[in-house]
Amino acid sequence: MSVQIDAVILAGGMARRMGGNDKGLVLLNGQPMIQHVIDKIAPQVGNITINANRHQQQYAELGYDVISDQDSGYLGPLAGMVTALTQTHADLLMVVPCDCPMLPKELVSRMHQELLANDAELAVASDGKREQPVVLLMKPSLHQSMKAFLDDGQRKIDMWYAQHRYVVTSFEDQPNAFVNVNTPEQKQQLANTLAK
Ligand SMILES: Nc1nc2c(ncn2[C@@H]2O[C@H](COP(=O)(O)OP(=O)(O)OP(=O)(O)O)[C@@H](O)[C@H]2O)c(=O)[nH]1
Ligand SMILES: [Mg+2]
Repeated sequence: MSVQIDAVILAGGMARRMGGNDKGLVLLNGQPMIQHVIDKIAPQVGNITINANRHQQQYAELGYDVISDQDSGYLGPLAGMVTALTQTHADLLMVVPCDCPMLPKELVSRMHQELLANDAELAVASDGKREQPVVLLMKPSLHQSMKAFLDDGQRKIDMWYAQHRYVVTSFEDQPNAFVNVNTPEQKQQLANTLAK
């Protein structure tokens, strides 16, 4: 039996550094930023869900289910993850952010391989230098633990996964794949690079 891996794209932040403009929907080379992420991740997973707390209709028009945080207080990325974990029917859930438009083609397969090889509950990506705590492949059974962590008032993703059997999957061969677009300047920089 094959393993069902679905993905959730986190687009539920306030995007303060983007002037409050909904980051998934800002245009990068003429396309909403989240569309770049969809293009990278869709060939790698079964179903995709978009996690958004604003402009849900606009996100729905991209053709995927949209879910909003169960707790609407903008508690951070874990709030989106815990909501997605509650709802998923997959064997494994891949979490990616809407503001990393250059994700690797083999993101899911390499993380899955390492998860299995290490009998881990969760894999986190790294660009070779730093862990990318919003790029995670995990078992839905982690839902309870994540909820308890949030209920305890904690928010830091790496503190949460440190409690579990996790493996770091290094993509040091393609560090630019994790370029993170948080500001209008970073968006312009990436647009310039893509135009070359
Ligand atoms: N569901 C959900 N996702 C969030 C929340 N806060 C951040 N995220 C997502 O987590 C990822 C990383 O977020 P950041 O770039 O650090 O934060 P941001 O809120 O988007 O932007 P800033 O306000 O500029 O920090 C992005 O995909 C965000 O959409 C939240 O409260 N709920
Ligand atoms: Mg970011």
